[in-house]
This record gives sequence, structure tokens and C-alpha cells, in this order.
Amino acid sequence: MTLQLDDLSVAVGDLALVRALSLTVGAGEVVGLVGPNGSGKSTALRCVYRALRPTGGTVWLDERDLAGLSLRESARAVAALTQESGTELDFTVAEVVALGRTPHLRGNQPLSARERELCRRAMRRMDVLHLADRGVLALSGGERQRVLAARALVQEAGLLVLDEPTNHLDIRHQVALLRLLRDPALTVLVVLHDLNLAAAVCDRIAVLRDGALVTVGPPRAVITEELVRDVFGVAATVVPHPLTGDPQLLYTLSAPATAAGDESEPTRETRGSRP
Ligand SMILES: Nc1ncnc2c1ncn2[C@@H]1O[C@H](COP(=O)(O)OP(=O)(O)OP(=O)(O)O)[C@@H](O)[C@H]1O
Repeated sequence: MTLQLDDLSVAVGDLALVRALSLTVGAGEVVGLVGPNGSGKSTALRCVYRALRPTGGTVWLDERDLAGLSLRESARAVAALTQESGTELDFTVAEVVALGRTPHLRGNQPLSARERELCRRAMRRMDVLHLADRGVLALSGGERQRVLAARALVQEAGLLVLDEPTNHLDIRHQVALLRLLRDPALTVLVVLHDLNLAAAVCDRIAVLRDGALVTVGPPRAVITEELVRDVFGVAATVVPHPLTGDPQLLYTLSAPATAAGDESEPTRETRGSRP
């Protein structure tokens, strides 16, 4: 499935949150959306999983206008793992994962044997099968995030959008989840704060600032010291990953503030010397 954001804009009153964003995610591609806090990443993503109606532009799914699809059709096409994917009700883990099949079911139709196996496999892949009978409200943040990831997987949608999916996850589960994204059957748009993980998992990275696209391209072209300084206001050193060659950022916490306005706490060297 191909996703195309075409001149997408979101405004609240006079405030532009997303400005004329055009971005294509090709079938089977993993595209990362990165940018500073408040740069419009989640807002853009919300337009793709229909939590928000854009004020301008169009979201195309395989050349079909998302706004013209029924909610059931778009729920079959787009699975979302976001900060809004919460579960307030005390369902069991197995029940929450099974909810991912809802767009495919009619009325109270029970899950088929294939669907039950699909749910079991997703729980195994996300390492939550041993929690199947536990209530979700009593889980840790990371366990709950893995349950929601399993729920998104069983939806069998062609497009997966994720907003900070590694939130709460320990490093083993971060790597496991990001590996799942590298599935040729999946088209993926993922918001990530960790630029090193983004460089490792994404085919291309799109950088947002103040709601507008700064650049988009392969990690090696996008993740540069200049970009990190200009967009994030952080001094970093880029080194190639010794095995893959992917750009990886090294940060020096005692580095001086940058021109882009790093107003961090005074460094160890300067602390105490201020009036
Ligand atoms: N309903 C709204 N009304 C007014 N401003 C909003 C609304 N929703 C979001 N914003 C503002 O729009 C901007 C973009 O928010 P958004 O959540 O898309 O940013 P983000 O890039 O995902 O940020 P973060 O990295 O902090 O998650 C922020 O400044 C936010 O405060």
C-alpha cells in the first residue's frame, strides 16, 4: 500500500500546526518522521489514522482519498500504535489483542481459528503471550505498549503508523519492535525521537520543523551534524555504524550551547561562574 500526504495542512484558528506537508511512503517502505517537540509530527500522523481532519490537502491510500473511505475500510487499511491507543477498560491482554480484528468482523461474529492463531502469534512476537490472561490495567508501561503493538499487528493492515512506539520499552523490546517494521508486506510511517534508531530502521527520514518539511531522504543524507545543529540545536558527532554504515550520533553533554539556541542548564565548567 502506498501512502501519500499531499499538501497536508492543519490549522487551529490562526495557528498553523502542519504547513503544506507533501510526503510519499512507497509500498513496503519505512519512513521516519522526526523533529523537535511541537514540530507537528503527531498532528500529521493523526490525519493518517483519522483522529484529525486536515484543514487542507489530501491523504491518499493507494490513490484513494482517505476522507472518502468508510471508517471500517480505513480501519482495515491503517493500523495505528500511538499515544492515544490507550485501554481504559480492564480487559485481559488476549481480549485487547483480539480487538485488533474488529474491523474484519461483522456484529458479534467470533474469531475464526486462523484469527485466534494470528492473535497468539502476535502475542508471542511481542513477548506478551505469558500475560494473555492478565488485566491490561495492571501491566507495566512497557508491557502495555507491547500488547498494543500486538493489537496493531493482528489488524493486518497494509499501512502501519506509529507514534513513538519505543516509548516505555527496554532496549531488547525496542529492537524487537523495530525489526517487525522491516516487513515487505507493511508500509510504515513512524514518529521517532531517537535519531539513531531512526537511522537504523528507516529507508528514508523526513524532518519536520514548525509544521513544515525541512528535508527528506535516506538516513545517510539526512542525519548530519549540520542538520542536528540547525533543527534540534544540539552539537553532535556523526559516526558510521561499524557494521552497517548507518549514521549514528554521539552526544557530548558538556558541549557548549549552539547557535540554534540550546538553552540547557549551564555546563559543569560554567556552573557557579555566573553572577
Ligand atoms: N488542538 C490544538 N490546539 C492548539 N494547538 C495544538 C493543538 N494540538 C496540538 N497543538 C500544538 O501544535 C504543535 C504540534 O504538536 P504535535 O503534537 O503535532 O507536535 P510533535 O512534533 O508531535 O511534538 P512532540 O515531539 O512533543 O510529541 C504543538 O505546539 C502543540 O502544542
